[in-house]
Amino acid sequence: MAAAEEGQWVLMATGRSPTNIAVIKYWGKRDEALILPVNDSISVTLDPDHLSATTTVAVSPSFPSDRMWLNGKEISLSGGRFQSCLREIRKRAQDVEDEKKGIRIKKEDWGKLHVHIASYNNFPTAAGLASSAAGLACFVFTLGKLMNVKEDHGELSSIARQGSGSACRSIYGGFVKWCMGKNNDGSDSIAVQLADEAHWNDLVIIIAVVSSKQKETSSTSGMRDSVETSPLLQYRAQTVVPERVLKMEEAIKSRNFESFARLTCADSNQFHAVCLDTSPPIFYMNDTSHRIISLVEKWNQSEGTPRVAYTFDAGPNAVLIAPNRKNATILLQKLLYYFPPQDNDLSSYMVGDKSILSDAGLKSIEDVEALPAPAETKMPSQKFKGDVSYFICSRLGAGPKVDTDESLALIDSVTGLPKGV
Ligand SMILES: Nc1ncnc2c1ncn2[C@@H]1O[C@H](COP(=O)(O)OP(=O)(O)OP(=O)(O)O)[C@@H](O)[C@H]1O
Ligand SMILES: C[C@@](O)(CCOP(=O)(O)OP(=O)(O)O)CC(=O)O
Repeated sequence: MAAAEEGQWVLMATGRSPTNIAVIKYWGKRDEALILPVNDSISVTLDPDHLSATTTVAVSPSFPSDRMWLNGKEISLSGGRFQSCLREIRKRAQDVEDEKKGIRIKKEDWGKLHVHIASYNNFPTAAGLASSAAGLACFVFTLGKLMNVKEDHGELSSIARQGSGSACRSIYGGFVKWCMGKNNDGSDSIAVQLADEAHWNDLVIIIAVVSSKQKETSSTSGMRDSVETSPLLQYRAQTVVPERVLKMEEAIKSRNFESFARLTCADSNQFHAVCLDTSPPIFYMNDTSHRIISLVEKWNQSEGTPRVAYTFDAGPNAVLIAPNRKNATILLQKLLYYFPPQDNDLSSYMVGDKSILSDAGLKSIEDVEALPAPAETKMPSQKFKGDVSYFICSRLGAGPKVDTDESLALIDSVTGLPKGV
Protein backbone atom coordinates (compact mmCIF):
# COMPACT_ATOMS: atom_id res chain seq x y z
CA MET A 1 0.00 0.00 0.00
CA ALA A 2 3.09 2.14 -0.29
CA ALA A 3 2.09 5.31 -2.08
CA ALA A 4 -1.12 6.13 -0.38
CA GLU A 5 -1.12 4.20 2.86
CA GLU A 6 -2.00 7.18 4.97
CA GLY A 7 -4.08 8.96 2.30
CA GLN A 8 -7.82 9.16 1.85
CA TRP A 9 -7.90 7.49 -1.57
CA VAL A 10 -10.73 5.27 -2.77
CA LEU A 11 -10.14 2.70 -5.51
CA MET A 12 -13.18 1.19 -7.23
CA ALA A 13 -14.34 -1.35 -9.80
CA THR A 14 -17.83 -1.70 -11.29
CA GLY A 15 -19.24 -4.79 -12.99
CA ARG A 16 -22.51 -5.99 -14.42
CA SER A 17 -23.70 -9.62 -14.37
CA PRO A 18 -26.70 -11.26 -16.00
CA THR A 19 -29.26 -13.54 -14.47
CA ASN A 20 -29.91 -17.04 -15.79
CA ILE A 21 -32.84 -19.40 -16.06
CA ALA A 22 -32.31 -23.13 -15.75
CA VAL A 23 -33.77 -25.40 -18.44
CA ILE A 24 -32.50 -28.44 -16.51
CA LYS A 25 -33.03 -27.52 -12.87
CA TYR A 26 -30.71 -27.60 -9.88
CA TRP A 27 -32.75 -28.73 -6.89
CA GLY A 28 -31.00 -30.35 -3.95
CA LYS A 29 -27.58 -30.16 -2.30
CA ARG A 30 -25.27 -32.96 -1.22
CA ASP A 31 -23.21 -30.45 0.80
CA GLU A 32 -24.99 -27.42 2.31
CA ALA A 33 -21.89 -25.45 3.32
CA LEU A 34 -19.97 -25.76 0.05
CA ILE A 35 -23.21 -25.71 -2.02
CA LEU A 36 -22.60 -28.91 -3.96
CA PRO A 37 -25.62 -30.10 -5.96
CA VAL A 38 -27.12 -33.58 -6.36
CA ASN A 39 -27.28 -33.23 -10.16
CA ASP A 40 -25.87 -31.27 -13.11
CA SER A 41 -27.97 -28.37 -14.38
CA ILE A 42 -28.14 -26.32 -17.60
CA SER A 43 -29.24 -22.72 -18.03
CA VAL A 44 -29.61 -19.90 -20.50
CA THR A 45 -28.12 -16.52 -19.61
CA LEU A 46 -30.46 -13.58 -20.18
CA ASP A 47 -29.62 -10.25 -21.77
CA PRO A 48 -28.11 -8.03 -19.03
CA ASP A 49 -29.88 -4.99 -20.52
CA HIS A 50 -33.11 -6.52 -19.26
CA LEU A 51 -32.15 -8.55 -16.17
CA SER A 52 -28.86 -7.93 -14.40
CA ALA A 53 -27.09 -6.81 -11.25
CA THR A 54 -24.64 -3.91 -11.28
CA THR A 55 -22.11 -3.83 -8.45
CA THR A 56 -19.44 -1.34 -7.44
CA VAL A 57 -16.72 -2.45 -5.03
CA ALA A 58 -14.55 0.19 -3.39
CA VAL A 59 -11.48 -0.14 -1.17
CA SER A 60 -9.89 2.53 0.98
CA PRO A 61 -7.57 2.57 4.01
CA SER A 62 -10.16 4.86 5.62
CA PHE A 63 -12.89 2.15 5.72
CA PRO A 64 -13.08 0.65 9.23
CA SER A 65 -15.16 -2.39 8.18
CA ASP A 66 -16.68 -4.24 5.19
CA ARG A 67 -20.14 -2.87 4.32
CA MET A 68 -22.76 -3.57 1.66
CA TRP A 69 -25.80 -1.79 0.23
CA LEU A 70 -28.40 -3.54 -1.95
CA ASN A 71 -30.82 -1.41 -3.99
CA GLY A 72 -29.92 1.60 -1.81
CA LYS A 73 -30.40 -0.06 1.60
CA GLU A 74 -27.58 -1.25 3.84
CA ILE A 75 -27.63 -5.03 4.32
CA SER A 76 -25.53 -7.26 6.53
CA LEU A 77 -22.45 -8.90 5.06
CA SER A 78 -22.07 -11.22 8.05
CA GLY A 79 -23.90 -14.16 6.41
CA GLY A 80 -21.79 -17.23 5.71
CA ARG A 81 -22.31 -17.05 1.96
CA PHE A 82 -21.08 -13.47 1.51
CA GLN A 83 -18.22 -14.25 3.89
CA SER A 84 -17.17 -17.38 1.91
CA CYS A 85 -17.06 -15.39 -1.33
CA LEU A 86 -15.11 -12.52 0.26
CA ARG A 87 -12.63 -14.92 1.87
CA GLU A 88 -12.07 -16.92 -1.34
CA ILE A 89 -11.52 -13.80 -3.45
CA ARG A 90 -9.24 -12.15 -0.84
CA LYS A 91 -7.13 -15.32 -0.76
CA ARG A 92 -6.47 -14.92 -4.48
CA ALA A 93 -5.90 -11.13 -4.52
CA GLN A 94 -2.79 -9.86 -6.32
CA ASP A 95 -0.75 -6.63 -6.39
CA VAL A 96 -2.71 -3.69 -7.79
CA GLU A 97 -1.29 -0.45 -9.12
CA ASP A 98 -3.19 2.61 -10.30
CA GLU A 99 -0.50 4.92 -11.65
CA LYS A 100 -2.85 7.83 -12.33
CA LYS A 101 -4.06 7.91 -8.76
CA GLY A 102 -0.67 6.97 -7.34
CA ILE A 103 -2.10 3.96 -5.52
CA ARG A 104 -0.18 0.74 -4.97
CA ILE A 105 -1.67 -2.17 -3.04
CA LYS A 106 0.53 -5.22 -2.37
CA LYS A 107 -1.16 -8.59 -2.34
CA GLU A 108 -0.42 -9.15 1.36
CA ASP A 109 -2.17 -5.84 2.20
CA TRP A 110 -5.61 -6.95 1.00
CA GLY A 111 -6.21 -8.83 4.27
CA LYS A 112 -5.96 -5.52 6.19
CA LEU A 113 -8.12 -3.45 3.84
CA HIS A 114 -11.91 -3.22 4.00
CA VAL A 115 -14.38 -2.92 1.14
CA HIS A 116 -17.65 -1.08 0.52
CA ILE A 117 -19.99 -2.80 -1.93
CA ALA A 118 -23.07 -1.27 -3.53
CA SER A 119 -25.32 -3.27 -5.84
CA TYR A 120 -28.46 -2.59 -7.80
CA ASN A 121 -30.76 -5.00 -9.66
CA ASN A 122 -32.63 -3.71 -12.72
CA PHE A 123 -35.48 -6.18 -11.97
CA PRO A 124 -37.35 -7.30 -8.79
CA THR A 125 -35.19 -8.80 -6.01
CA ALA A 126 -36.17 -12.10 -4.34
CA ALA A 127 -39.21 -12.58 -6.58
CA GLY A 128 -38.26 -15.83 -8.32
CA LEU A 129 -36.35 -14.10 -11.11
CA ALA A 130 -32.96 -15.32 -9.88
CA SER A 131 -31.69 -12.04 -8.42
CA SER A 132 -29.39 -14.04 -6.16
CA ALA A 133 -27.76 -15.61 -9.24
CA ALA A 134 -27.02 -12.26 -10.89
CA GLY A 135 -26.16 -10.63 -7.56
CA LEU A 136 -23.69 -13.19 -6.24
CA ALA A 137 -22.03 -13.66 -9.64
CA CYS A 138 -21.58 -9.89 -9.82
CA PHE A 139 -20.26 -9.74 -6.25
CA VAL A 140 -17.55 -12.31 -7.01
CA PHE A 141 -16.72 -11.04 -10.50
CA THR A 142 -16.37 -7.38 -9.43
CA LEU A 143 -14.40 -8.14 -6.25
CA GLY A 144 -12.13 -10.27 -8.43
CA LYS A 145 -11.56 -7.34 -10.80
CA LEU A 146 -10.80 -4.89 -7.99
CA MET A 147 -8.37 -7.33 -6.35
CA ASN A 148 -6.75 -8.28 -9.67
CA VAL A 149 -7.62 -11.95 -9.22
CA LYS A 150 -6.06 -13.90 -12.10
CA GLU A 151 -8.09 -17.09 -11.83
CA ASP A 152 -10.11 -18.21 -14.86
CA HIS A 153 -13.90 -18.18 -15.16
CA GLY A 154 -14.18 -21.82 -13.99
CA GLU A 155 -12.53 -20.94 -10.68
CA LEU A 156 -14.66 -17.79 -10.32
CA SER A 157 -17.77 -19.89 -10.94
CA SER A 158 -16.83 -22.20 -8.08
CA ILE A 159 -16.50 -19.18 -5.77
CA ALA A 160 -19.84 -17.72 -6.96
CA ARG A 161 -21.37 -21.17 -6.32
CA GLN A 162 -20.57 -20.71 -2.63
CA GLY A 163 -22.68 -17.53 -2.66
CA SER A 164 -25.71 -19.16 -4.31
CA GLY A 165 -25.66 -22.36 -6.35
CA SER A 166 -27.30 -20.95 -9.46
CA ALA A 167 -24.90 -17.95 -9.40
CA CYS A 168 -22.07 -20.12 -10.75
CA ARG A 169 -23.90 -20.30 -14.09
CA SER A 170 -24.14 -16.48 -14.38
CA ILE A 171 -20.36 -16.26 -14.83
CA TYR A 172 -20.87 -17.08 -18.53
CA GLY A 173 -23.17 -15.91 -21.31
CA GLY A 174 -25.20 -18.13 -23.65
CA PHE A 175 -25.81 -21.75 -22.62
CA VAL A 176 -24.14 -22.91 -19.44
CA LYS A 177 -23.77 -26.23 -17.66
CA TRP A 178 -23.01 -26.54 -13.95
CA CYS A 179 -21.14 -29.83 -13.59
CA MET A 180 -22.02 -31.25 -10.18
CA GLY A 181 -18.54 -32.70 -9.69
CA LYS A 182 -17.49 -35.62 -7.50
CA ASN A 183 -14.88 -34.21 -5.12
CA ASN A 184 -15.83 -33.63 -1.49
CA ASP A 185 -14.01 -30.28 -1.45
CA GLY A 186 -16.11 -28.99 -4.39
CA SER A 187 -13.06 -28.28 -6.55
CA ASP A 188 -14.70 -29.88 -9.62
CA SER A 189 -18.18 -28.43 -9.07
CA ILE A 190 -17.87 -25.63 -11.62
CA ALA A 191 -19.77 -24.08 -14.51
CA VAL A 192 -18.71 -24.41 -18.15
CA GLN A 193 -20.02 -22.62 -21.22
CA LEU A 194 -21.73 -24.98 -23.69
CA ALA A 195 -22.22 -22.31 -26.40
CA ASP A 196 -22.15 -18.54 -26.42
CA GLU A 197 -25.18 -16.29 -26.95
CA ALA A 198 -24.53 -15.97 -30.70
CA HIS A 199 -24.86 -19.73 -31.25
CA TRP A 200 -28.67 -19.68 -31.20
CA ASN A 201 -29.55 -16.02 -31.26
CA ASP A 202 -33.06 -16.16 -32.69
CA LEU A 203 -34.49 -17.53 -29.43
CA VAL A 204 -36.91 -15.06 -27.82
CA ILE A 205 -37.67 -15.16 -24.10
CA ILE A 206 -40.91 -13.82 -22.68
CA ILE A 207 -41.33 -13.76 -18.91
CA ALA A 208 -44.80 -13.40 -17.42
CA VAL A 209 -44.28 -11.81 -14.01
CA VAL A 210 -47.17 -13.31 -12.13
CA SER A 211 -46.20 -11.95 -8.77
CA SER A 212 -43.26 -9.80 -7.83
CA LYS A 213 -43.84 -10.24 -4.10
CA GLN A 214 -41.27 -12.11 -2.01
CA LYS A 215 -41.98 -15.83 -1.97
CA GLU A 216 -42.94 -17.95 1.06
CA THR A 217 -40.37 -20.74 0.78
CA SER A 218 -36.84 -19.80 -0.28
CA SER A 219 -35.05 -22.07 -2.75
CA THR A 220 -32.48 -22.87 -0.06
CA SER A 221 -34.97 -24.17 2.51
CA GLY A 222 -37.29 -25.69 -0.12
CA MET A 223 -34.54 -27.85 -1.60
CA ARG A 224 -33.31 -28.84 1.87
CA ASP A 225 -36.79 -30.19 2.67
CA SER A 226 -36.95 -31.96 -0.71
CA VAL A 227 -33.60 -33.70 -0.13
CA GLU A 228 -34.77 -34.88 3.28
CA THR A 229 -38.24 -36.07 2.32
CA SER A 230 -38.80 -36.58 -1.43
CA PRO A 231 -38.18 -40.07 -2.86
CA LEU A 232 -38.82 -38.60 -6.33
CA LEU A 233 -35.81 -36.28 -5.90
CA GLN A 234 -33.47 -39.28 -5.51
CA TYR A 235 -34.83 -40.90 -8.68
CA ARG A 236 -34.67 -37.61 -10.57
CA ALA A 237 -31.05 -36.89 -9.57
CA GLN A 238 -29.74 -40.41 -10.14
CA THR A 239 -31.72 -41.62 -13.13
CA VAL A 240 -33.60 -38.87 -14.97
CA VAL A 241 -31.27 -35.87 -15.03
CA PRO A 242 -28.05 -37.58 -16.23
CA GLU A 243 -29.80 -38.76 -19.40
CA ARG A 244 -31.68 -35.47 -19.85
CA VAL A 245 -28.50 -33.43 -19.59
CA LEU A 246 -26.92 -35.40 -22.47
CA LYS A 247 -30.01 -34.91 -24.63
CA MET A 248 -30.19 -31.22 -23.76
CA GLU A 249 -26.53 -30.70 -24.67
CA GLU A 250 -27.22 -32.35 -28.02
CA ALA A 251 -30.37 -30.26 -28.60
CA ILE A 252 -28.44 -27.04 -27.91
CA LYS A 253 -25.51 -28.07 -30.09
CA SER A 254 -27.76 -28.88 -33.06
CA ARG A 255 -30.28 -26.07 -32.33
CA ASN A 256 -33.04 -28.66 -32.24
CA PHE A 257 -35.94 -26.64 -30.82
CA GLU A 258 -38.36 -29.55 -30.64
CA SER A 259 -36.05 -31.54 -28.39
CA PHE A 260 -34.98 -28.42 -26.44
CA ALA A 261 -38.62 -27.51 -25.73
CA ARG A 262 -39.74 -31.02 -24.75
CA LEU A 263 -36.82 -31.40 -22.33
CA THR A 264 -37.28 -27.91 -20.86
CA CYS A 265 -41.01 -28.37 -20.15
CA ALA A 266 -40.56 -31.90 -18.81
CA ASP A 267 -37.79 -30.81 -16.47
CA SER A 268 -39.73 -27.83 -15.12
CA ASN A 269 -42.73 -30.09 -14.51
CA GLN A 270 -40.59 -32.69 -12.75
CA PHE A 271 -38.96 -30.07 -10.52
CA HIS A 272 -42.44 -28.89 -9.43
CA ALA A 273 -43.49 -32.53 -8.97
CA VAL A 274 -40.53 -32.94 -6.58
CA CYS A 275 -41.80 -29.88 -4.70
CA LEU A 276 -45.22 -31.53 -4.38
CA ASP A 277 -43.50 -34.77 -3.32
CA THR A 278 -41.80 -32.88 -0.47
CA SER A 279 -43.22 -33.07 3.03
CA PRO A 280 -44.84 -30.67 3.73
CA PRO A 281 -45.50 -30.03 0.00
CA ILE A 282 -44.22 -26.83 -1.57
CA PHE A 283 -46.39 -24.93 -4.05
CA TYR A 284 -44.47 -22.45 -6.15
CA MET A 285 -46.88 -22.22 -9.08
CA ASN A 286 -50.38 -20.77 -8.79
CA ASP A 287 -53.55 -20.84 -10.92
CA THR A 288 -52.12 -18.29 -13.35
CA SER A 289 -48.99 -20.42 -13.83
CA HIS A 290 -51.19 -23.45 -14.52
CA ARG A 291 -53.29 -21.49 -17.03
CA ILE A 292 -50.15 -20.46 -18.91
CA ILE A 293 -48.94 -24.09 -19.04
CA SER A 294 -52.32 -25.16 -20.35
CA LEU A 295 -52.33 -22.43 -23.01
CA VAL A 296 -48.87 -23.46 -24.26
CA GLU A 297 -49.57 -27.21 -24.10
CA LYS A 298 -52.81 -26.81 -26.12
CA TRP A 299 -51.06 -24.72 -28.74
CA ASN A 300 -48.12 -27.13 -28.98
CA GLN A 301 -50.44 -30.13 -29.23
CA SER A 302 -52.61 -28.54 -31.91
CA GLU A 303 -49.49 -27.89 -34.02
CA GLY A 304 -48.13 -31.40 -33.43
CA THR A 305 -44.72 -29.99 -32.51
CA PRO A 306 -43.61 -27.51 -29.81
CA ARG A 307 -44.00 -23.84 -30.80
CA VAL A 308 -42.78 -22.60 -27.45
CA ALA A 309 -41.21 -23.97 -24.24
CA TYR A 310 -42.08 -23.01 -20.66
CA THR A 311 -40.15 -23.24 -17.43
CA PHE A 312 -40.89 -22.08 -13.87
CA ASP A 313 -38.34 -21.56 -11.09
CA ALA A 314 -39.18 -21.39 -7.39
CA GLY A 315 -42.08 -19.02 -7.95
CA PRO A 316 -45.19 -18.54 -10.11
CA ASN A 317 -43.52 -16.54 -12.93
CA ALA A 318 -43.53 -18.21 -16.35
CA VAL A 319 -40.39 -18.13 -18.50
CA LEU A 320 -41.44 -18.83 -22.09
CA ILE A 321 -38.87 -19.56 -24.79
CA ALA A 322 -39.82 -19.21 -28.46
CA PRO A 323 -37.58 -20.40 -31.31
CA ASN A 324 -38.03 -17.19 -33.29
CA ARG A 325 -39.73 -13.81 -33.43
CA LYS A 326 -42.74 -15.16 -35.35
CA ASN A 327 -43.68 -17.72 -32.71
CA ALA A 328 -42.99 -15.16 -29.98
CA THR A 329 -45.48 -12.69 -31.50
CA ILE A 330 -48.18 -15.37 -31.84
CA LEU A 331 -47.51 -16.41 -28.24
CA LEU A 332 -47.84 -12.81 -27.08
CA GLN A 333 -51.19 -12.44 -28.85
CA LYS A 334 -52.48 -15.55 -27.07
CA LEU A 335 -51.13 -14.41 -23.71
CA LEU A 336 -52.60 -10.92 -24.01
CA TYR A 337 -55.94 -12.34 -25.08
CA TYR A 338 -56.24 -14.11 -21.70
CA PHE A 339 -54.22 -11.71 -19.57
CA PRO A 340 -54.96 -8.12 -20.61
CA PRO A 341 -53.44 -5.36 -18.47
CA GLN A 342 -55.36 -4.35 -15.36
CA ASP A 343 -55.06 -0.62 -15.95
CA ASN A 344 -55.31 -0.74 -19.77
CA ASP A 345 -51.78 0.73 -20.01
CA LEU A 346 -50.06 -1.35 -22.65
CA SER A 347 -46.69 0.36 -22.72
CA SER A 348 -45.86 -0.32 -19.05
CA TYR A 349 -47.23 -3.87 -19.43
CA MET A 350 -44.20 -4.90 -21.51
CA VAL A 351 -40.66 -4.17 -20.37
CA GLY A 352 -37.35 -5.11 -21.96
CA ASP A 353 -37.65 -5.40 -25.72
CA LYS A 354 -40.94 -3.51 -26.15
CA SER A 355 -40.78 -3.74 -29.95
CA ILE A 356 -42.34 -7.21 -29.71
CA LEU A 357 -45.68 -5.44 -29.10
CA SER A 358 -45.70 -3.67 -32.46
CA ASP A 359 -44.41 -6.86 -34.15
CA ALA A 360 -47.52 -8.56 -32.75
CA GLY A 361 -49.69 -5.73 -34.11
CA LEU A 362 -50.49 -4.52 -30.59
CA LYS A 363 -50.13 -0.75 -30.59
CA SER A 364 -53.02 0.16 -28.30
CA ILE A 365 -55.37 -1.40 -25.79
CA GLU A 366 -58.01 -1.51 -28.56
CA ASP A 367 -55.73 -3.90 -30.49
CA VAL A 368 -55.59 -6.14 -27.39
CA GLU A 369 -59.38 -6.02 -26.99
CA ALA A 370 -59.78 -6.99 -30.65
CA LEU A 371 -57.60 -10.13 -30.35
CA PRO A 372 -59.47 -13.31 -31.36
CA ALA A 373 -59.75 -16.20 -28.91
CA PRO A 374 -56.95 -18.73 -29.60
CA ALA A 375 -58.44 -21.29 -32.01
CA GLU A 376 -57.04 -24.37 -30.26
CA THR A 377 -58.56 -23.58 -26.90
CA LYS A 378 -61.61 -25.33 -25.62
CA MET A 379 -61.55 -23.13 -22.52
CA PRO A 380 -64.58 -20.89 -22.31
CA SER A 381 -63.36 -17.53 -23.47
CA GLN A 382 -62.95 -16.28 -19.92
CA LYS A 383 -60.25 -13.64 -19.46
CA PHE A 384 -57.98 -13.09 -16.48
CA LYS A 385 -57.38 -9.37 -16.46
CA GLY A 386 -54.73 -8.31 -13.95
CA ASP A 387 -53.49 -11.83 -13.14
CA VAL A 388 -50.14 -11.08 -14.82
CA SER A 389 -48.37 -8.00 -13.34
CA TYR A 390 -46.31 -7.38 -16.48
CA PHE A 391 -44.25 -9.12 -19.17
CA ILE A 392 -40.52 -8.93 -19.90
CA CYS A 393 -39.31 -9.64 -23.43
CA SER A 394 -35.66 -10.62 -23.58
CA ARG A 395 -33.11 -12.76 -25.40
CA LEU A 396 -29.92 -14.64 -24.65
CA GLY A 397 -27.09 -12.50 -23.38
CA ALA A 398 -23.41 -12.28 -22.53
CA GLY A 399 -21.62 -12.97 -19.25
CA PRO A 400 -20.29 -10.44 -16.70
CA LYS A 401 -18.54 -7.30 -17.91
CA VAL A 402 -16.51 -4.54 -16.30
CA ASP A 403 -17.92 -1.01 -16.56
CA THR A 404 -15.00 1.38 -16.95
CA ASP A 405 -17.12 4.55 -17.06
CA GLU A 406 -16.66 5.93 -13.52
CA SER A 407 -19.82 8.01 -13.82
CA LEU A 408 -21.79 4.72 -13.76
CA ALA A 409 -20.22 3.62 -10.45
CA LEU A 410 -22.70 3.22 -7.59
CA ILE A 411 -20.18 4.52 -5.01
CA ASP A 412 -18.94 8.09 -4.72
CA SER A 413 -15.19 8.12 -5.34
CA VAL A 414 -14.66 10.86 -2.74
CA THR A 415 -16.84 9.74 0.19
CA GLY A 416 -16.59 5.98 -0.49
CA LEU A 417 -20.33 5.72 0.24
CA PRO A 418 -23.18 4.84 -2.15
CA LYS A 419 -24.18 7.82 -4.28
CA GLY A 420 -27.14 9.64 -2.78
CA VAL A 421 -26.46 8.38 0.78
N1 LIG B 1 -27.38 -7.56 -6.53
C1 LIG B 1 -27.20 -8.35 -5.49
N2 LIG B 1 -26.00 -8.39 -4.86
C2 LIG B 1 -25.78 -9.23 -3.81
N3 LIG B 1 -26.71 -10.06 -3.32
C3 LIG B 1 -27.93 -10.06 -3.91
C4 LIG B 1 -28.23 -9.22 -5.02
N4 LIG B 1 -29.50 -9.44 -5.38
C5 LIG B 1 -29.99 -10.38 -4.57
N5 LIG B 1 -29.05 -10.76 -3.65
C6 LIG B 1 -29.18 -11.73 -2.57
O1 LIG B 1 -30.12 -12.70 -2.96
C7 LIG B 1 -31.23 -12.72 -2.06
C8 LIG B 1 -32.50 -13.05 -2.82
O2 LIG B 1 -32.43 -14.40 -3.22
P1 LIG B 1 -33.69 -15.37 -3.36
O3 LIG B 1 -33.20 -16.73 -3.72
O4 LIG B 1 -34.58 -15.18 -2.17
O5 LIG B 1 -34.50 -14.70 -4.58
P2 LIG B 1 -34.25 -14.78 -6.13
O6 LIG B 1 -32.83 -15.13 -6.40
O7 LIG B 1 -34.73 -13.48 -6.72
O8 LIG B 1 -35.22 -15.94 -6.56
P3 LIG B 1 -34.89 -17.45 -7.11
O9 LIG B 1 -33.51 -17.83 -6.66
O10 LIG B 1 -35.95 -18.29 -6.54
O11 LIG B 1 -35.02 -17.33 -8.59
C9 LIG B 1 -31.23 -11.32 -1.45
O12 LIG B 1 -31.86 -11.29 -0.20
C10 LIG B 1 -29.73 -11.04 -1.34
O13 LIG B 1 -29.16 -11.68 -0.21
C1 LIG C 1 -35.37 -23.39 -8.91
C2 LIG C 1 -33.93 -22.95 -9.13
O1 LIG C 1 -33.95 -21.60 -9.55
C3 LIG C 1 -33.18 -23.09 -7.82
C4 LIG C 1 -32.10 -22.10 -7.58
O2 LIG C 1 -31.64 -22.19 -6.27
P1 LIG C 1 -30.61 -21.15 -5.65
O3 LIG C 1 -29.38 -21.11 -6.46
O4 LIG C 1 -31.30 -19.85 -5.42
O5 LIG C 1 -30.34 -21.87 -4.27
P2 LIG C 1 -29.08 -21.77 -3.28
O6 LIG C 1 -27.95 -22.54 -3.88
O7 LIG C 1 -29.55 -22.36 -1.98
O8 LIG C 1 -28.76 -20.29 -3.15
C5 LIG C 1 -33.35 -23.86 -10.20
C6 LIG C 1 -32.07 -23.43 -10.87
O9 LIG C 1 -31.78 -22.23 -10.97
O10 LIG C 1 -31.35 -24.34 -11.36
